Amino acid sequence: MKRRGKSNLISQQMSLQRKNRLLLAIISLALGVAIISQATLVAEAVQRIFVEKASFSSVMLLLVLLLVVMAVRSLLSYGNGKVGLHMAARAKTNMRASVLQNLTRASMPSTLRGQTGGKVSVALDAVDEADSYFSQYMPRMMEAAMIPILILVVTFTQHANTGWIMLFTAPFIPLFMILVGLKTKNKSEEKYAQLAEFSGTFLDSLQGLVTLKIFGRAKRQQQEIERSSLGYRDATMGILKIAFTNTFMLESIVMLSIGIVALELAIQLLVFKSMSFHTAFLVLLLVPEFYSLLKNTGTAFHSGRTSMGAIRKVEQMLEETSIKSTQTEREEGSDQSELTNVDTIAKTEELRTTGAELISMPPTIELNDVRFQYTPDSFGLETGQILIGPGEQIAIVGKSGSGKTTLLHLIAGLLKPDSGAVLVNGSQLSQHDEAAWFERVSYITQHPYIFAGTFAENIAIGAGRNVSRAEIEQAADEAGLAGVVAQLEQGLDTFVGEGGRGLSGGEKQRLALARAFLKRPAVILFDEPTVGLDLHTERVLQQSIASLAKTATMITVAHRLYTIQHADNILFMDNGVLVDSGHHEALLARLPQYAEMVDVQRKGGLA
Ligand SMILES: Nc1ncnc2c1ncn2[C@@H]1O[C@H](COP(=O)(O)OP(=O)(O)OP(=O)(O)O)[C@@H](O)[C@H]1O
Repeated sequence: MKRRGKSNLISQQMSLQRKNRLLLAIISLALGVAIISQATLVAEAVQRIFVEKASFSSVMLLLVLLLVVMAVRSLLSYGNGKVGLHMAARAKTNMRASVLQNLTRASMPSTLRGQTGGKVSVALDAVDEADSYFSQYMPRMMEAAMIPILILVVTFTQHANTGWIMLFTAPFIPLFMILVGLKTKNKSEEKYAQLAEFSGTFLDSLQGLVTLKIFGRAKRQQQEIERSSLGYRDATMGILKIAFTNTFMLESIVMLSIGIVALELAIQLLVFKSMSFHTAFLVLLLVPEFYSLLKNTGTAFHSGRTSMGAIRKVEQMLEETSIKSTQTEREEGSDQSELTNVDTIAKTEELRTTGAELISMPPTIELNDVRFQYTPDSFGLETGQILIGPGEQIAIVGKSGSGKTTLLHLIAGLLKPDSGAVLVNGSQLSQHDEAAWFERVSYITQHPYIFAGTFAENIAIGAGRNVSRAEIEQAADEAGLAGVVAQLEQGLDTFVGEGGRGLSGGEKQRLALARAFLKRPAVILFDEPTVGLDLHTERVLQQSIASLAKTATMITVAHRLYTIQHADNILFMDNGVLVDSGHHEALLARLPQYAEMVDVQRKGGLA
């Protein structure tokens, strides 16, 4: 994916909405004709009634026609607004979908970068602010591109002097708009940065409220929220100041221009008597329409620029989340530089169709000299050669911070190696269809995420398909949750997660296990709890995991001696390097660090 240009997101949306733009152009043209017709009919009616003193019945038809034209004009204005709103709704839906897609597809580190509150603010507020670009700016710009020209042409044919005055004064409005617009865009970008910071700080404080209270930091955090909310207020006030000055200046230019035209017309009509009343009146009706359109365009331009700031913020977020994926894509691309585009597409298609098949049974997983760093100069991981046979039970062990979780994430495909490769059944993991791979993998972390919903709904997401109540009950049973569920007032329909009933660490892990039982994965990645669970819970967990592991390759970040001793292969990590691997007895005999670790665990009574 190439780096997005300044208005790439807007042009993308524009090209998706060609039909609506064409419709806007047609309606604007018709609106121009209606405005001119209305002015002509009003001038004609006034001329006949007040100057020629014609009877009411003789102008009846003219007045009816005038009413019809006015109705058509209103309808066309309504239509223009409606098309604009439709465009805005579609653009916002597309943009939100892109943001969501990018966040879900991006690599884990890039998704985790930045504050959650800031991302929420971009996905909701910034996208909402983009509305006025499509609902106001676009329709007004389309009108401005056609109607003033039509009015100018008619005015020139009626009275050239007025035409020249309009032609001379009109450019001041867009010139002024550009000057103000440039300033507004920067201000608006600043406003969104402030809003994102404010949302981020607020959400962060809310999530860490207990910790902040315990450490007596609540007051300081309150000041922090106040500081960022004041920053947001100042940025908003800055924009409003520009908006008010903008309106004042535009009104002044318009009033001055209309005044000049009126003066010129009065002189021509009364002093030089060089023009008819009809012409003067028609021109006097058209001139305010002309300036009012330009003025509206000015206001729309202002909100358009504000929207652009918001859109830029969305673009930035899309760029940030796609940078890491772009790097990976590039690396993969260089491996296959011999392939033509068509070959690549065909190959990808082939992989997509066979992906599920390739990983349908417990696969062989190989790590070939995988190297990884979160950021340059940070912690680095080197694996050397690792071979994990189908259905093997692997334990990753090592000190805290030695890189166990990082290794697990690399095997899961959540992190992409900087060099080397993770092979699944002989082919690179990055070449497998991601969805097919994740369909075969379950990752049970120490703190599984529980969504706001019922117990049953939380288990059902493990299946990724519609599952029956009986299947959910069985999975809960197999994961050792039957006792817990029986104690709940509403059983599996109890509301858990945010805003619902809380769950203990052990219960959460069993819920994650129930998800895995529904999924029946070929690969299980398990981050064993470091905190001590009671003997009963521990046994239930162990039994459930053992039953799941019968049909899967199991890779555990192990802390319990029991798990370590029973593993087919132990990977011993130290400071990011795979120091040694083998059976418990073998490692005990040849690796002093391992023997020391086992000794410490034994003394801690964890066996
Ligand atoms: N997103 C990240 N960005 C930068 N560095 C990170 C990131 N996540 C982890 N690290 C660093 O990488 C190193 C290895 O972390 P990792 O979580 O893999 O260790 P671990 O062996 O699983 O530790 P523990 O047993 O305490 O969970 C640590 O020094 C950690 O600070």
